Amino acid sequence: RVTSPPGPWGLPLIGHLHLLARMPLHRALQSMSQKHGPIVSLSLGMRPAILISAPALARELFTSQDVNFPSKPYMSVAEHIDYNFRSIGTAPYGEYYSSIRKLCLTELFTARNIDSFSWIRSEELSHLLSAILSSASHGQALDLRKTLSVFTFNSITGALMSKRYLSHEHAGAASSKEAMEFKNLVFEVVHCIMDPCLSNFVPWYLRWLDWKTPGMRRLHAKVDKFLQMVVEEHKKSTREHKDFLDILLEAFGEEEAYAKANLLDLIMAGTETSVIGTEWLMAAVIQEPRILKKAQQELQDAVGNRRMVQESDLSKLGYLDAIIKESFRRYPVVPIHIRECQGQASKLGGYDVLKGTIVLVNSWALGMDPVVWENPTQFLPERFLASFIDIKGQDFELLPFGSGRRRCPGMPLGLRTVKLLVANLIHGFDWSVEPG
Ligand code: HEM
Repeated sequence: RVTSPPGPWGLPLIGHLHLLARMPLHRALQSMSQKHGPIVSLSLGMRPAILISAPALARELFTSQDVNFPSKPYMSVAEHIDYNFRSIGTAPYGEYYSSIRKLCLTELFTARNIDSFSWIRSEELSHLLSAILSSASHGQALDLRKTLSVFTFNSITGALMSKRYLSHEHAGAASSKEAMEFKNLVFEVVHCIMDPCLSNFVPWYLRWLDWKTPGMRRLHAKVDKFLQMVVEEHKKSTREHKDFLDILLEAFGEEEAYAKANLLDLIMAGTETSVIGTEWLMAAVIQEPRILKKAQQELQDAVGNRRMVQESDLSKLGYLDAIIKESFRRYPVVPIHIRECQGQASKLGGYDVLKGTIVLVNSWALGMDPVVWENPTQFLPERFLASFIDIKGQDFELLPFGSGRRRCPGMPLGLRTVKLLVANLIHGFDWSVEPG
């Protein structure tokens, strides 16, 4: 007999989707776990799912049970836009996935690789600070998200494919027709990922009913045409140093779809995450003058007031580290982690989990759990000054980069980027929120 976790009554066909459409998903899921407990049975359309909202269960999932939950569930975007599950973020766990992850970890995300692109970040930082200074000197409000996007997009495309696409002149407007096209295509793909679609919630034999599939295929054709142009350009290039796209093309030879899939995935995964993390942190700190002043004092002591903060300064900024952890606790960029059960006889929290069940980990709820965190709604970086809790995936009450074999491989680059940006924004300027 199969024992399943408790859960609310669902409707035929749609299951509990109607309960999840109302508010931000992580809040809707939190109110379910407050009602039914730390492990809850759900139906996402016609697909069985389990929701987890307690650190002990997250630990079980990502350690002893990780082997049974190594992949993400089916997503229509991954099939129709992301080159039929060929990218690191969408590939099912197995030989190919392990090889592309290893390539990323050894050729892109080592400390040495990340240091080797510091000149790109430094140039982008100068552009960013000049753009902010220009807005400030004209007394104009600043759209921080757009300004930061220029930094992260150019830093990532610089490292991956030796190209700078965007300019600050018109708050994130692209500097050429080609750049504008690329930016819009990436934006459209991200939009598709966020947009729920029928195929993700039905068994495979009903996916043909999804009316969004033809639109996805058309978008894929446009994205592919653009990326193929980038690949052709790369093959002709006489540059001396190799970038990551060269490494991908060497690794996959004629099978260029694999290189294009991973290029697209890394650009999407690496751009908006750092922007949103920085933006939420700045929004939180601007509301707390005490914290802003304390961070500014730390920067003044470590860097002085005659230059911008450099990457070599970052290790001296302990209070800033605490602010970053607190911001990731309170405002995780990716509030839900998703897996699918692939083991035949898996268990979580003593309950049976059938093959094909989707598992949702509410990372946002873990960071807001009053059993673990004192005054969880308060933004209080000091809680991390005397604590050993870290954000690298081993402390299950705080998982901003996920955990287990699918945890974020770009964490060292993401953390470096957020810290560099935040340090310079706090050090270089006084901030306030525009009324209204
Ligand atoms: C502050 C910045 C970032 C945050 C908060 C973040 C967070 C995350 C999270 C939560 C996951 C899912 C982990 C899981 O399900 O266990 C993830 C996956 C991933 N991230 Fe990041 N990330 C950041 C920056 C980056 C950067 C800079 C890159 C690369 C340029 C990157 C590449 C990836 C990739 C490729 C995956 C998929 C891994 C897989 O499925 O095996 N991330 N990230």
